[in-house]
Amino acid sequence: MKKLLAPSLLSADFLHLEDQIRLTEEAGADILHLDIMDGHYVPNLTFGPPLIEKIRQLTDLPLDVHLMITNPEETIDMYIDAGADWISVHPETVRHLHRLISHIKDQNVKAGVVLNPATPVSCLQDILPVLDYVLLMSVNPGFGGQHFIPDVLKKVDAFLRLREQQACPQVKLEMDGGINRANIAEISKAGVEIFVAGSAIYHSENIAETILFMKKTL
Ligand SMILES: O=C(CO)[C@H](O)[C@H](O)COP(=O)(O)O
Repeated sequence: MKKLLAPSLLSADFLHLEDQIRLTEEAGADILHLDIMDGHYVPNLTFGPPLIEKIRQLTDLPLDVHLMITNPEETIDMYIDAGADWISVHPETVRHLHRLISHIKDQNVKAGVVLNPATPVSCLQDILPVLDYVLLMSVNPGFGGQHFIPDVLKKVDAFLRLREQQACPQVKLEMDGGINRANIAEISKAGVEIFVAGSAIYHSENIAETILFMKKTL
């Protein structure tokens, strides 16, 4: 598949969000990654459906909404109604994972499951065929600007084996956390297909040039 770059707005300048989103789209980003944190599941707070709705009006890029919240079943429809194109949830936050994934997909939104660095790939065993994507966290969730955890690359192998065994090539592999100009080529070579990067893009001197560089390197 064509590899995709998904800049994470977590590290963007929130006072100039409109400019930064336009710049991101013009530079050729494939997806916009939105990190939703509730201060409970992770020790940080970001934003919610009202801002997603505004972003939806601003760009045609697919909106990839990563929910780092407790009880996502209770509020999932707010994210769908706000215009999310993709929604991923952490399995440990959900009571009935299969039901929630089915609900998301029934609304024509792509559904994904997120694994933290310490969550094994084996937990995907009985849910993989119904997913659109799996997001492997390469940092512990909650903050941008952390260091990439290299051991997570072993999970890429485990995921690719499981996907092959279960014959579900349609389930895409995304990685998020600590991805930068220096390590993106190695991560791509390992088999990752969708790359989330926040601080490496939005804290760089030239956002457009960094996006172009990363896309060229995939
Ligand atoms: O989900 C996240 C943190 O929970 C962020 O998307 C992720 O960490 C990206 O930021 P950076 O590229 O700066 O690591």
